[in-house]
Amino acid sequence: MFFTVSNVNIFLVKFFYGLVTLFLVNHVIKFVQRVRKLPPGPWGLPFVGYLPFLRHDSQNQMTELAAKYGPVFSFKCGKFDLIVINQWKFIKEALTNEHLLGRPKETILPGVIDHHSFAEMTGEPWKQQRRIALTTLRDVGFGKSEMEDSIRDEIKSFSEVLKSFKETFSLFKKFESHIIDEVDEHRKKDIDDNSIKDYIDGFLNEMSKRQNEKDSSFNLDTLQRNAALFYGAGSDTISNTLKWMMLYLVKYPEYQIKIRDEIKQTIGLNRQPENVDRQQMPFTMAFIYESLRFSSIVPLNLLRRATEDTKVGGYSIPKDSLVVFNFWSVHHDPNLWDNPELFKPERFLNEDKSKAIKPPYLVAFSGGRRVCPGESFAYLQLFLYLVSFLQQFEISAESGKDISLERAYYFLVRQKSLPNLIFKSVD
Ligand code: HEM
Repeated sequence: MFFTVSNVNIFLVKFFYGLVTLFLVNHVIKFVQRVRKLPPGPWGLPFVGYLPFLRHDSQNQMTELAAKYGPVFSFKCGKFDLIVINQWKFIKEALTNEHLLGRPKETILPGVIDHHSFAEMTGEPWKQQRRIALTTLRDVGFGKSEMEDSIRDEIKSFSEVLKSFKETFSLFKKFESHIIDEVDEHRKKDIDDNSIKDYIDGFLNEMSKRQNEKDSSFNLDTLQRNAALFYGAGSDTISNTLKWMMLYLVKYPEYQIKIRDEIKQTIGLNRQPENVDRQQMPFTMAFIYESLRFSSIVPLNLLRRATEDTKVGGYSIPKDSLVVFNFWSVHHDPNLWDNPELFKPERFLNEDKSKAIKPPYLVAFSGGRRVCPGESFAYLQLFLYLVSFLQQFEISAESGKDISLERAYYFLVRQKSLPNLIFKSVD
């Protein structure tokens, strides 16, 4: 058999075409197989998927897409398959699914931040880090009366600042700098290596116990990332929720009066509030629950990742797809809440109004094994701040200023505009 130059060229071209076709067919088969496994959803563009179509208010967009494609839907987001779970029935099931406890493998800023905090970890390292964080924080005072004392001291010094102002001013700017200053002060304190006084001591202690362990996640980079996590996750969320609560108090002054009446009937205007007082202050608690529901500051959960092939509500969730729970859809579902677009704390009261009931579908802090570890601390702070402020001040906005509840979205659901507030001492 003779091969001429043109024969060889034709052979090579055919061979090349054959390879390309094989590659494409294989790719298409794999793509179709994966897409067939995934829940239905909108198509996007090649390579980027649905990414360019995502809106700022993505929780509303996800709720709209759920109405079109079903409560569990999916779309491509760059190279990732993203599955969005809506409605309480399905989110409830997903929160208890042990294969949906992972986080994305990638770091947020590769090359800039290459270490994970425990909020970004998966599997055994996440379990170990979370356990040490929770036990240390519990042992050093989270949820103890000493913690209440330090929050009360913090509120007291902040109230003094408020009293010293004769003019209206932006509460919100002060608030932010106040919290940042407090955290900075705490950071300056000397650390006694022999006794665990705070989370950093606890972490270093664990790090030395595990120094011979190969691939231990207890290292200084993780400590730094975890410290930043606690600061970030703990301060912005609380101050943003308090800002929403202040806005609701000035928008609906009747609730301010109701809470102050409850304070007068229970602890009075002079004794400092304590965590146990919550039990006899149903309306105050109902106001806090409604503020968390109505603002839903974390409307879509932090991204989860399926660590195995799994199912939710009969829909397949392939391994390594990213999963989002749309808490907003739960908090604004008319099947669960009467007139969800109204701010109505009374919805959390029982029939004779003697108790505030928190239903399981109030999921501001998520749920299941990855539930926010700061939940009880957040309730404590929100309660102490709210009651202390209303014991001391009548809060109003500058006259003539319309109180807008419009939302803006920068990671958390924030206020679009913030009025200057007037704090008049309660006589
Ligand atoms: C109103 C206040 C807060 C809200 C609404 C909130 C909400 C949330 C939500 C929805 C998650 C995601 C959980 C999941 O993946 O299922 C989360 C995680 C987390 N939160 Fe909070 N949080 C608040 C306050 C705090 C505070 C005060 C702290 C710490 C002192 C904190 C520390 C964390 C941490 C460390 C995680 C990651 C947990 C993990 O991945 O295992 N949060 N939070």
